[in-house]
Amino acid sequence: MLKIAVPKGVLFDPSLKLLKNCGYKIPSDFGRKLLIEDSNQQLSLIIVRPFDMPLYVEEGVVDVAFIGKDVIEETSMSCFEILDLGYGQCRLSVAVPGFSPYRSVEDFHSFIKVGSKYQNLSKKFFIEKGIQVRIFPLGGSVELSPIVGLSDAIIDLVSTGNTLKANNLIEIETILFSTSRLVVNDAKYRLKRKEINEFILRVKEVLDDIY
Ligand SMILES: Nc1ncnc2c1ncn2[C@@H]1O[C@H](COP(=O)(O)OP(=O)(O)OP(=O)(O)O)[C@@H](O)[C@H]1O
Ligand SMILES: O=P(O)(O)OC[C@H]1O[C@H](OP(=O)(O)OP(=O)(O)O)[C@H](O)[C@@H]1O
Repeated sequence: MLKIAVPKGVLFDPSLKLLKNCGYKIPSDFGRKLLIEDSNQQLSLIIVRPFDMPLYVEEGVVDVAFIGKDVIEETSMSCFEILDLGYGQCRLSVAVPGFSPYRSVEDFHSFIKVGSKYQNLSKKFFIEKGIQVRIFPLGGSVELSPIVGLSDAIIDLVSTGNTLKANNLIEIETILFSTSRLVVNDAKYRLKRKEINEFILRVKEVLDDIY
């Protein structure tokens, strides 16, 4: 049986839909269960928070997983990245309040305060720019931090831009574009190559029909 991890949150529904389109019979109502099997017992599926996904993949709890490129990059996750699944489109951007004097990252003076859930990518970005920053690690509602004076700027995901707009924030630079990816545990790929390749092929066929 192939073991697969699906992320909770916005990537959950499109990931499940993809599996159903591949022909797997996933129960439509599994309540609060976090470990599910398809009715033909081909797949064992676990539901994981996005930032916990690298742990489950790297420790070999699952063979394959669906995960955003942003999480792969932020965590420097060790895996084979096999397919770009196309959905979950968003970008990791720097944004400042409308009232801020800054209109580009080059305007930032040293010791700027930045709120972000993406501490590693944020640090890397500012080191490369030669700008000294203090990063405040936040777990969510990142857009709040500059408007209440906790930070000068944020680095967070943007998709429609509605959250930035609703909080009077302006996007000034994009660091990374992200979509959902199919990743494979390196060791499991060697052990279960045939089964994993068959799965990849099924996913690829569905994607080819969509795109
Ligand atoms: N607004 C969005 N539009 C499209 N994709 C998004 C959006 N926000 C996040 N994503 C993608 O979905 C993934 C999961 O995001 P989501 O917001 O559901 O979880 P989270 O809030 O990061 O997780 P947690 O609940 O553990 O804090 C992200 O890593 C990113 O790849
Ligand atoms: O550009 P938009 O379409 O408005 O989407 C962007 C928002 O989506 C994500 O938040 P999420 O809903 O995951 O909430 P969070 O604050 O808990 O991260 C992200 O962190 C932004 O806040």
